[in-house]
Amino acid sequence: MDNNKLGEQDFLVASISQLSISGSASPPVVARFRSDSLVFTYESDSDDVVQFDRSNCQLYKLGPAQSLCMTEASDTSKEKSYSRGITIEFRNEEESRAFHCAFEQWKKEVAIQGSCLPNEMASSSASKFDDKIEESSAKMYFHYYGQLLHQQNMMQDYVRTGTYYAAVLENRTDFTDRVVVDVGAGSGILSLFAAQAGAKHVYAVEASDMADYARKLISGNPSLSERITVIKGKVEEVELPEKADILISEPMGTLLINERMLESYIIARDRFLVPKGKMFPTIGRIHMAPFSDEYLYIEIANKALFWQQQNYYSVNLTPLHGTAFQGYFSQPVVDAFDPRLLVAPAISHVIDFTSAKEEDLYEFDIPLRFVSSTGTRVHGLACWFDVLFGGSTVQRWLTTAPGAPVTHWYQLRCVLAQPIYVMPGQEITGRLHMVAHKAQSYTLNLTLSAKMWGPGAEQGGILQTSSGKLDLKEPYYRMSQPQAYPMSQDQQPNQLLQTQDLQIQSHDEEGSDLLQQPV
Ligand SMILES: C[S@@+](CC[C@H](N)C(=O)[O-])C[C@H]1O[C@@H](n2cnc3c(N)ncnc32)[C@H](O)[C@@H]1O
Repeated sequence: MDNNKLGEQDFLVASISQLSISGSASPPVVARFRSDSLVFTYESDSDDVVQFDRSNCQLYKLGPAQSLCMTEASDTSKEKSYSRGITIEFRNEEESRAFHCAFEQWKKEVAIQGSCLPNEMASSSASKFDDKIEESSAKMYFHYYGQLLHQQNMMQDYVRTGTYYAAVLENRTDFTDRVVVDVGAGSGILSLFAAQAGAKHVYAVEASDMADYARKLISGNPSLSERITVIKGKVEEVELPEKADILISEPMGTLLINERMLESYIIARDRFLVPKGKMFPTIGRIHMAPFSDEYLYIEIANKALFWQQQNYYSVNLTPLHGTAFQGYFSQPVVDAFDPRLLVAPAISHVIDFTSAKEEDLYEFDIPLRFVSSTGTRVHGLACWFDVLFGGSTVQRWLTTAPGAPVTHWYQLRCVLAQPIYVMPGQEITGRLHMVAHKAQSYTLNLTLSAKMWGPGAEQGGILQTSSGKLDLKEPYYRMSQPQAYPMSQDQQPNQLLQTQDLQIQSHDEEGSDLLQQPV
């Protein structure tokens, strides 16, 4: 696994007292789970102070932050006896809870290759996550999310974070006195919102090293921290002490599905949520519409011009021009575009997180059918998404639509190397086929066709077809380019070619800082 190598995880405890010397003050102690033993050492000194065998050690809660660790004696008499014990004083209830979770898992797991697998410890066993995702991708992914700056980027997307905050606090009834699981908690911000809304207890599950920062952040908010336990590990692997009434998560990547975290959200539902429990967000929709954007098309095509040089330091580069040209068109473009570039009303594909199966997300095949509202060149398919928080009190949408306030997801456009020409009223058909791959993303296969048009046109016949294969993992972040601009009253949507001549201004100074999406 990526994070804690060697299967070791430290818990800092305030003190331990051996029963024999009970009462004597001791310096801070580190508790460490090893494959066969639980070892306590002083923080300042690496020598073992006390060691308990995994096979016969027991842990009991004495109080909110106090526990008793005992070794069961190996005599065969019917009466239980204990040969040794220590009391453990944790720094707070939350750390005590995390330790107990890890202890239970450690006791339960079968040792694999000399290593054992409690929560928060390295796992050498293959989980559902490991089966699907290649190790190098997961390593980079969790490294990315382990850094505060990337969590900050998401937190600074105020459209995103503000919508979550409103959705949670407007729907207090869904949280008050409920058990909540935060799936991929990151900094722990959504767990803190859930606790503010009155949650009985929140389990914040986070696989990256961000879990350690989340603990720190949560401890610094003492009015809420008593009710939040951070658990470091993948939702596919960790064990929780109780079922959840509601899941909260922010699993959306570019085009909703990038990063393949929706699958983890669904696995968490099946593992942790009570039947008919709530999910925040509840459903997601991918919206798609054809667009026309001459500037964008020329910009991409021009990138390959470099390879048309016949005398580059006396070398002919043209043999690679075709490959480079295709390569540039295989990158989906991520930016905020003006909705007037759309040539037809959008269609949408709905994913219901409460009922979808994890396997449903391995492959999508979406038939496309639009009617062009204008005569133009269609350069490809524009996509965006929204999610619904289906609260009991308020139903709230978080949208990434063009023209809506910009989010760090922006929108995504698949540009075709060969545009198609359409007339007003002409039908555009096609297919968007998306197949998940092991690098936590998708291969997109897009086909758009213009149907026959006008009097005497053969019914259903195809006039032109254009196809492209794109990798969602390799987007072109086009953020230095012009951003969305306001529509004046006398301008109608789909006045496509005229609007492109307008002076374009950026209205999203802040948004342009939020370029980075992982993978
Ligand atoms: C998009 S971020 C959201 C973070 C936080 N919930 C927020 O809204 O600011 C997704 C987080 O989920 C974590 N994550 C992704 N897949 C996970 C998995 N399978 N198990 C646990 N955590 C996961 C990532 O490390 C990352 O911190």
